[in-house]
Amino acid sequence: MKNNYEVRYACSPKETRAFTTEELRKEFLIQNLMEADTINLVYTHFDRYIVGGAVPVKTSLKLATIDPLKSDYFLERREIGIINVGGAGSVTVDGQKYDLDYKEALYIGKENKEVSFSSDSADKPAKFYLNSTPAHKVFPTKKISRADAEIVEMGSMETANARTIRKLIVNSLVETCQVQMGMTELKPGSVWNTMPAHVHDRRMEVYFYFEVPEEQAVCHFMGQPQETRHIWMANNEAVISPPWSIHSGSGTSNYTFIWGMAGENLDYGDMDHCKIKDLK
Ligand SMILES: O=C(O)C(=O)C[C@H](O)C(=O)CO
Ligand SMILES: [Zn+2]
Repeated sequence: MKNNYEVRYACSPKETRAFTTEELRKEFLIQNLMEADTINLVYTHFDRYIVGGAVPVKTSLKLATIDPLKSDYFLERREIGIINVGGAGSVTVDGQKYDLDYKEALYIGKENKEVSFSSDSADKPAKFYLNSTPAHKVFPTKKISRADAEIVEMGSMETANARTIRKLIVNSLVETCQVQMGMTELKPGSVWNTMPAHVHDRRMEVYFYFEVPEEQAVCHFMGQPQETRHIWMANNEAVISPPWSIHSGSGTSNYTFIWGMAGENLDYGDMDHCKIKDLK
């Protein structure tokens, strides 16, 4: 059993402007997160956010600390949000087991020493998507089922952006230090997420695209509103959105994605909207 990790440094808008497609993908795109019997983590220097995937198949997987944390255990100074995007499974936190079904979420507070992931069946393993941030205070561990989610309907069929936003780990439902997570499901026939686009210099964000059908893809848009770039993305891939960047996407079909963010505040609605006609 391994905990793999990779470190990504923060990039400025100025240097990003000059990136080739390959450089853009190397800095911002996160591929191969979901690998059998492995925990894969990316530590980004944007708000020291950690993005990860844990897929227990033959054995359960333990969330071990990684060298950049210089800690005795992973959650010594951190909190973590988890969403299951695979078969039924469970997360055990210091001996307490939480069953997590498809699209259910778990928040685990700072100072929990032992976290492990299991699947109910090796034939349909759980896929746990992980977002972790530094934490200054202990908050209780809490499961958020689909029924608990705060739901917002956005967009319309006419503008191809009809979608359901399910807020899962947000401060109206769970107390957290910084991390916020939820998912957005595009309705059949709709392809645009987060359009009109926005930025929030107060928070960085990470998108994880899933339920992207075979042979289809999502074109993710990033960059400052007047200097945008795109990254073509496949199913189960994530992309880092710096605080200065828009984060929007258009698919060749409908799809779902998980958004997660951290930074200066816990205010989901704190966004600076960009007019569509001003994007460049
Ligand atoms: O479809 C959308 O719009 C979103 O899901 C927006 C994200 O939740 C977001 O960017 C929050 O800051
Ligand atoms: Zn956003």
